Amino acid sequence: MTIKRHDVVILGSGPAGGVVAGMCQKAGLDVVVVEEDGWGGVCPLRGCEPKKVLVDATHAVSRIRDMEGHGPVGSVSIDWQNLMQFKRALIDPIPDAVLQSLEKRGIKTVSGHASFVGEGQVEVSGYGILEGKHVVIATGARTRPLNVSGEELLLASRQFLELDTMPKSILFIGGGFISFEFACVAAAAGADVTIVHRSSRVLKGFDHDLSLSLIEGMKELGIKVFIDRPVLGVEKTDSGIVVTSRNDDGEKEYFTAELGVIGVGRIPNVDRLNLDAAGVTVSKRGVVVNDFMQSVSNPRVFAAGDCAEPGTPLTPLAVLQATTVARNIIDELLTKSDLRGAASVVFTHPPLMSVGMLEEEARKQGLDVIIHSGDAAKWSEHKRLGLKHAGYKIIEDRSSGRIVGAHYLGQHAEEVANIFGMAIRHGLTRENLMDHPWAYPSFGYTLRYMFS
Ligand SMILES: Cc1cc2nc3c(=O)[nH]c(=O)nc-3n(C[C@H](O)[C@H](O)[C@H](O)COP(=O)(O)OP(=O)(O)OC[C@H]3O[C@@H](n4cnc5c(N)ncnc54)[C@H](O)[C@@H]3O)c2cc1C
Ligand SMILES: NC(=O)c1ccc[n+]([C@@H]2O[C@H](COP(=O)([O-])OP(=O)(O)OC[C@H]3O[C@@H](n4cnc5c(N)ncnc54)[C@H](O)[C@@H]3O)[C@@H](O)[C@H]2O)c1
Repeated sequence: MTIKRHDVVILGSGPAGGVVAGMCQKAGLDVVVVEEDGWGGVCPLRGCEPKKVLVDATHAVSRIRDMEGHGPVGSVSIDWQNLMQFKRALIDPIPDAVLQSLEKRGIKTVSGHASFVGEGQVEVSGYGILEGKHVVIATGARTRPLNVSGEELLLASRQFLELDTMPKSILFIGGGFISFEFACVAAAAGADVTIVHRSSRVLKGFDHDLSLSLIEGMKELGIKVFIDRPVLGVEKTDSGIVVTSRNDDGEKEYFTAELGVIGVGRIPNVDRLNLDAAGVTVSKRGVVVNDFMQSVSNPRVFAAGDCAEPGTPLTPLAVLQATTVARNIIDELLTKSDLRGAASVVFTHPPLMSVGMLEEEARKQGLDVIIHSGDAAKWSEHKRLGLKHAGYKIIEDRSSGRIVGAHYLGQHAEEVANIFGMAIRHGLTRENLMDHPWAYPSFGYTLRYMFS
């Protein structure tokens, strides 16, 4: 079998693979990308983008409902078929556009499943063998299985994003990003929604008090949230599914719905890569890498994004890590991965964000901190919108005044997260933020309320 040699062989065309490809090609390297599913990866095809289409439409409806009695009259609702038609019109052309964009820039593309056959060699099904001076693993992640009987009756996030009709009732298993975001979408679209979560703490990584406040708000949207309910099994019924769980008292409890969706995390796509052939070490969280995003056991191999061990599986982190990989391939190991200031946002109604340390992390590290926290529902910004559940918790290092953590539930949380993320990454202090001439009225200006 002939072997085709390139400077860089990239497995996966998602945000991570795409960034490495673009930067390396620009630097004059000969690059090939292998993709086994849709060109562009999860974020634009089965994750952030289609999700946000549904979120934007359904939240618009929720926002109008919140403002009842503030001027708007008449009821609004979601035409699911129409929304899905719109989503498809936006998303379906993406794979072809990504493929054309890569090829136009002189990046070679190969469709098929890649797996290692040597230290720097991968075989692509139906194509042949590619050898790279460097091989970049950017294969992403997939839905974590629940490992209970009947789980094949549940849909994964990918299928939820393709639903032709919104069922009358829907049950989400897991208390993370996917369940919370999709629950708000489904409730605004008219479904009867339940979330069943195995432990007492939902939305791990977010501030607990703000998560509880979010749950209160979601209850008002009609969403039922059950905590401490591990799922024991799923069965089919005439009208859908029944999920068996166990409550605090050890008694069996049953939840019925027309449809069930699983959201219990994602696992890295590293198990079908034959990594032994390349001597690449992996853990449960993905490819084990050093600070340069280089495999600790095979220096020819780099990894970035959801399939790499460090960080949370989020697009900006995949992009940041991919940038590190590309710089290190081009300049030979100069750049370390620096994820400071990377925010997480869950696009619920309203959204919740977290950046930097949680209060408990700061205390565990023995930092002397000032906690600025309060109810943001009383701000005029939220009163105007009719939003009843909102809040913030900002963590300031007492001696330097620097912001080390910021958590906020409320309108435009994603943009407030960006401001605090920049403050944390660049070591800004409370005084710097208070001195800034924020536009008024704006949610940037609300930083002044948080510190006063
Ligand atoms: C429902 C959902 C919503 C999300 N919403 C957000 C959000 O709002 N914000 C956010 O920051 N993140 C969000 N994410 C996470 C985000 O999509 C991922 O973090 C991001 O896509 C990771 O990029 P990546 O390049 O590492 O992997 P991916 O995007 O997963 O791309 C990997 C690619 O590799 C391909 N591949 C895998 N194995 C092989 C192989 N052996 N050979 C060839 N190709 C292979 C796959 O087909 C895939 O196209 C969401 C995820 C989901 C599931
Ligand atoms: N807005 C965003 O940025 C966004 C949105 C959606 C997804 N994502 C990404 O996709 C990932 C996957 O989302 P997710 O909601 O599936 O995961 P998640 O990690 O956010 O939440 C999974 C939840 O399931 C629970 N869980 C794990 N194993 C379980 C089991 N066996 N039984 C019952 N519960 C179990 C966990 O305790 C956790 O609360 C996220 O971690 C995130 O990185 C991001």
